Amino acid sequence: MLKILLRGLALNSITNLLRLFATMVQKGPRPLVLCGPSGSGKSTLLKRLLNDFPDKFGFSVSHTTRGPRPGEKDGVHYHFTNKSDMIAAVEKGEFIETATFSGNMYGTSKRAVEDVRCTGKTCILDIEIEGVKQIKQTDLDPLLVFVMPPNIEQLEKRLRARNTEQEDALKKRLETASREIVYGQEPGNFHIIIVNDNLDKAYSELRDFVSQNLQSSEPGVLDY
Ligand SMILES: Nc1ncnc2c1ncn2[C@@H]1O[C@H](COP(=O)(O)OP(=O)(O)OP(=O)(O)O)[C@@H](O)[C@H]1O
Repeated sequence: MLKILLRGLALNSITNLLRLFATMVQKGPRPLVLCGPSGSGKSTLLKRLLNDFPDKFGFSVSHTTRGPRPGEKDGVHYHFTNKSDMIAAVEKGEFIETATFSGNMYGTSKRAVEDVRCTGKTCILDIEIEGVKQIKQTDLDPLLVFVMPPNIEQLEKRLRARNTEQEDALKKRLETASREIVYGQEPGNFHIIIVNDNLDKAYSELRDFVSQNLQSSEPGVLDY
């Protein structure tokens, strides 16, 4: 009898623990994904959003296989790791997006996004189409925003004016942009498509979308 009672209690505790865990995982606002061709205006829009709401948003800490630079702290500036561990984690599906620069791997893990969510802040992710496809496979339940340039000619003009790319890189970005625009416009791929033809108009669309969708269930806690 006592054994059955204890087993019942243990089962109860496990169920409670699982529930607690589920609550912790779901706690906080949904991540906000900004995707769009290079030069479409993601950083510009984001800057305004962060300026208007400095306490509401957070960024995930990336992983890297490069060594820490002086002053860089593990878990703060990056999660420092090594190649074999990172490859194993990627194979296990723990990453949303990875990239390699100068022989070092970088990536955003699902866990890092959940960590921001647990602080009650909205995790902002500026990711590419492949990352969007990946995040859709997870239970992170992100809000997906696609930022569109008015057209390719305007995009080229803005990228040239920004003056950050060599000619070859610029051409590549424009080719990629055309493919991204096709994916971005396909129905069902994003929750909202914001055409950034006029910055004030585009920002107010983003701000409205964020305030409608990221309100906390606790009134006043997360008033955007
Ligand atoms: N509505 C707009 N009208 C005119 N210029 C704009 C507009 N929005 C952004 N820009 C300009 O276009 C350029 C590209 O914008 P931004 O750097 O924000 O793009 P991005 O999508 O973040 O690009 P990347 O993915 O390469 O970082 C910037 O010089 C920015 O000032």
